[in-house]
Amino acid sequence: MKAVHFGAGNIGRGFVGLLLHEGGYEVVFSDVAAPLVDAINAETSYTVHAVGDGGGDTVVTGFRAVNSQLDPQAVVDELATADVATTAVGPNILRFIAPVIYAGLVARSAELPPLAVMACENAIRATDTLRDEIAALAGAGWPAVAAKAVFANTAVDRIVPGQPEGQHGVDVTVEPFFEWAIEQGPFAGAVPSIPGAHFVDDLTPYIERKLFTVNTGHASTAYFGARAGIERISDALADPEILAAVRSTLEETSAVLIARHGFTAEELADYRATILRRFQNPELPDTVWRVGRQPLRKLSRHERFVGPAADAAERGLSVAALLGTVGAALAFETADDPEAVELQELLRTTEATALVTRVTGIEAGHPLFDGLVAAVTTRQADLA
Ligand SMILES: NC(=O)c1ccc[n+]([C@@H]2O[C@H](COP(=O)([O-])OP(=O)(O)OC[C@H]3O[C@@H](n4cnc5c(N)ncnc54)[C@H](O)[C@@H]3O)[C@@H](O)[C@H]2O)c1
Ligand SMILES: O=P(O)(O)OC[C@@H](O)[C@@H](O)[C@H](O)[C@H](O)CO
Repeated sequence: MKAVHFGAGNIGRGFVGLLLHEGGYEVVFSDVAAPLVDAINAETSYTVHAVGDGGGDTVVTGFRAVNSQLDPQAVVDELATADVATTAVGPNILRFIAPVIYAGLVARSAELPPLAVMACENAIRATDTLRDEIAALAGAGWPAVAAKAVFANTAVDRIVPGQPEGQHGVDVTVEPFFEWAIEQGPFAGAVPSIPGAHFVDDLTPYIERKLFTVNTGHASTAYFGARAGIERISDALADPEILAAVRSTLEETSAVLIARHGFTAEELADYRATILRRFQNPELPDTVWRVGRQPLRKLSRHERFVGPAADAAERGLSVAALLGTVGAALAFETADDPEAVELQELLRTTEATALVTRVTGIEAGHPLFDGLVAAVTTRQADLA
């Protein structure tokens, strides 16, 4: 069995590639970073180091890498005979890999079982987004292309930080915890062999619980930490005020998750406690800069802050803590992140009400609008 995985970065090697290997697949990594592709091809094995309580090493073998920028045809050829295609490139990159997957499906024999396509990104229905990009490329030919693939949404959870200096080869340091939930309906019973994953009937509660708890809490910690001049995620949560603010934010998202999906208060309290312990892992070298990356994406309409806050406001639930976190996100400044630079430029040049709608997609008249405008106005006053 063969899997083509797009994006040989942190989660690609440290989680998706590892679980595919454990499922018995030969893994072909596709990436655009030439030094990374070369480094992978220079090794016959790499080790995933899970650090912290319950950690340990796992060795991955049976992989190679192709450079999809230098040799897209090689990726097309691999896809034509693969069983599985996964991605971990970032939600905004999916449209750039859609043409390669489309070409791979065109080249694929209709006699083969369908290619299982699963986007493993931090976004709601990322695989549907990828499928829609491919369908747009196929146009009238879509039914024939669609018949050669199964598209399933997934939720992936494992903290894989930026990698420490001096680590061997393409080894990866990760946290011990992991979860990979995949919707099973599209497979009509023939689910791929991935023992580390679990297949569920309805993915929405899983991906929303993950994005609106793990990722809301993580990004909140990053933005409060960055504003306080703290570098590491675990250090940020050692600050009692930041810990309290993150807890309050997550209590608000939990209230939304209970209303939307019927989780019990107890199970979400347990889930929150677990993820806070994960963030506090002192052996994980994770930074506020990685976790806070791409603040414009994170502040967008269906993402980890505005998604749950908009729903909470519509339901008359509290949004005070979420708005406080948005305020911290608006203060995220680093010259290394183009979205952070663009956000600060927008804050300097754009009137508050226009900025709110442009960045968050929330319009005047929505019950969250005035709170967002107040957060923007406060940040603009600080910048003046
Ligand atoms: N790191 C984590 O803890 C984690 C956990 C769960 C989900 N995710 C999600 O996984 C995705 C990747 O995150 P990451 O932390 O691994 O990022 P990363 O930057 O470490 O890896 C992304 C990789 O994608 C490659 N890439 C970029 N454009 C490409 C293209 N057109 N074709 C092929 N490869 C391309 C990059 O070169 C890089 O190697 C994101 O959506 C992220 O939200 C990350
Ligand atoms: O990858 P992002 O930028 O959407 O979010 C940053 C982190 O919160 C994220 O990568 C987590 O480490 C991961 O989602 C844990 O499963």
